[in-house]
Amino acid sequence: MAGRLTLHAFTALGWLDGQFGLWRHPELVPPRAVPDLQWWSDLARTAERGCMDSMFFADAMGMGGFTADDREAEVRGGRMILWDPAVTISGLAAATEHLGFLFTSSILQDHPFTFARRASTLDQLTGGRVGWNMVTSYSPNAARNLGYADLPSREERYAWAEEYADVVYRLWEGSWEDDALLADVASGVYVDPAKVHPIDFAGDRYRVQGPHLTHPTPQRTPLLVQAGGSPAGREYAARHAEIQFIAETDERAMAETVSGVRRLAVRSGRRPDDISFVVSSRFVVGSTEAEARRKAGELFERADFPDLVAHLSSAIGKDFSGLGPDDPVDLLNDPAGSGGMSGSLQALVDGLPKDRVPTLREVVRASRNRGRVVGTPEQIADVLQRWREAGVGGVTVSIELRPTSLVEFVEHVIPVLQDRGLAQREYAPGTLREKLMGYGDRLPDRHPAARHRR
Ligand SMILES: Cc1cc2nc3c(=O)[nH]c(=O)nc-3n(C[C@H](O)[C@H](O)[C@H](O)COP(=O)(O)O)c2cc1C
Repeated sequence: MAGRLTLHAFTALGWLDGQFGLWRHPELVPPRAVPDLQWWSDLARTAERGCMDSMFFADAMGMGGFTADDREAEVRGGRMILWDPAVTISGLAAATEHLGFLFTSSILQDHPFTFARRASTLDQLTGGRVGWNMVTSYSPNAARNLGYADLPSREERYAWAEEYADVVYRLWEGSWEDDALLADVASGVYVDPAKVHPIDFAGDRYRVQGPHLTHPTPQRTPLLVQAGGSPAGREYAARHAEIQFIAETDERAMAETVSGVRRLAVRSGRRPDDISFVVSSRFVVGSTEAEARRKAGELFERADFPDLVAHLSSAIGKDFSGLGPDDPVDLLNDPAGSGGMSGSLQALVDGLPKDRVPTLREVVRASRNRGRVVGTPEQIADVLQRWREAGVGGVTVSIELRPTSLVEFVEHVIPVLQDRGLAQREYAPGTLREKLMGYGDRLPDRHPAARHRR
């Protein structure tokens, strides 16, 4: 359906569940952070009931806190809890038929050989319904959990990510020919040895002989998802990503990012439409605008303010400890420290008043409101229509109150989007790649992974 938006239920197995004290909210249904397969299957079926495209699992391999305050708050509020999405997805796929599953896996966490095998297994078990969110990690604790002295610089991480992608592409795309698996009872040949190849990779960081241990899966390479916000991240996305998550929620900024990354993609031999841009967003729905605003206000009031401050400090790499809610914070003239997610800071500054110095409370509130659309289903549809016109291909639906936020979106907003042709009413056949990108089950020949094909 031309013109529709793709919809992605965004969550994590613990991390986003009731964070910042919202776990105390009466609408947050237990079993809070526990990956109870039945309960999560119901959540996945809710997304599928709304014909949503995927469930997207954020993940990290360590605590996010850059400051002692934040690390303490992460534990106290349970924000550090994270279970493994890849393992859980294999169960959720059995409970659903069409829904895609995007899972995050950092280049730091697995050897590319091990990761390629896990992703192939998931692609096979789900019938081609998985996508890989290719992240480079922002958490020094993750690096230290995995045996590194510290988190390498952003540039070094993206160089590492290039090599990592090169290895997994060779395994997925180049190791097995399509007709290698014979299972020929008469000749006794299960796999044709002439059609299975070692990759003999020797790079700066990895040496991998191959061959890949699994035969070609429906998509071979899982759908490639990326969310880099820095210049290096955008370049990486332009070369590799099929879905690019963006944090911009202002239409002009969105349109600039979309056209900028598309230009870079064309420079690396891809087509502008080879990347679909998905806005990181959350929704608070009310039957009237006043009701929606009241619910959004309540979400802020119920949150734990010191916890929000500690997290924001970490996310944008700037220490707010010692400041009170009414103290001024001049992010415009005195921007970031070093750590954190660079893209988030820019998007936050875009949402702040320019004519005066805001207070810490205003900055924190702006950070909570970023990407959050508040209103009636029709008002939300109006906003999404404008985003669509700005060149955006889809949105995430972050589940702030689990499962209420998702249920409300599915029951009240999606029908309005469907009436306007902005959401699908039924699933198209095929793999996740075919459903979302429309160019087949496999990566197109112009993608860098394809040069490893035989
Ligand atoms: C919607 C969205 C989801 C993200 N999910 C994750 C995640 O699960 N794990 C992670 O380490 N980083 C995640 N990130 C961070 C990005 O991968 C990236 O590091 C960040 O946007 C900053 O870009 P940069 O790495 O180019 O500086 C996410 C970003 C966005 C916008």
